[in-house]
Amino acid sequence: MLDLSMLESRLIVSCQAYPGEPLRDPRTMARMAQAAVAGGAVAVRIQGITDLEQTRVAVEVPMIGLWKDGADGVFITPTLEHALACVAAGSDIVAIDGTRRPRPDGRTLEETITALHAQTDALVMADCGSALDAKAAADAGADLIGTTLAGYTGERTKTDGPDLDLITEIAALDLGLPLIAEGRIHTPAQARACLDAGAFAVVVGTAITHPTTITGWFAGALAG
Ligand SMILES: CC(=O)N[C@H](C=O)[C@@H](O)[C@H](O)[C@H](O)COP(=O)(O)O
Repeated sequence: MLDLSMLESRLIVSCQAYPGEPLRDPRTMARMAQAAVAGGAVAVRIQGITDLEQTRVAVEVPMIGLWKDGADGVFITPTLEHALACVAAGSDIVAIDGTRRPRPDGRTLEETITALHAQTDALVMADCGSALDAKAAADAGADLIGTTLAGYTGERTKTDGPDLDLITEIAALDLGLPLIAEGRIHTPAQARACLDAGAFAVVVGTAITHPTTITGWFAGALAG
């Protein structure tokens, strides 16, 4: 089982390309992960079974694996079967929807986490959208709490940058679990601010690994 202390106050990079995009290719994402590790990422977050398999042989750092299925509602590793497949593909940590919404396979979050712990050595990161989610996920047995879904479930306003208020709020709950800041962290200063607000580690995706969005930021600034 992974020793989480190696993640403390460090950077995790999410490498994801979306359906129809030019970089949507498992070998490309594995190379992206290698590039992130070369720059100092201590772990990577990878979406999709083939991407996980390709990245597993490309980097030695821990992988947070997820499988997105669908585009709304519960779509981040929505069922136990999706989660088991992520672990079989080499995930040290499996990221699953950690909200209080009903899950498509009818299992509760607690039932899902209990089954994962019983059947695998993987740790479970609960991708949450609010402090109530975080508390419920901790009660359900999650090993890590992520702010991944803040601004995407209707419980929180979608902030321009990271939802620092939520990070502060969850940290104050003192759940006894590592809190991973994730979502719209676009600058090194924002990453630092997440740690200062009480996060244990920080996941950055778009600002490092999504060139189309980054290009859009620059192009938009020039267009005035
Ligand atoms: C909401 C959702 O589906 N989040 C996904 C979760 O894996 C990814 O699309 C994000 O890129 C990731 O969370 C990192 O966040 P950001 O790209 O903002 O740094």
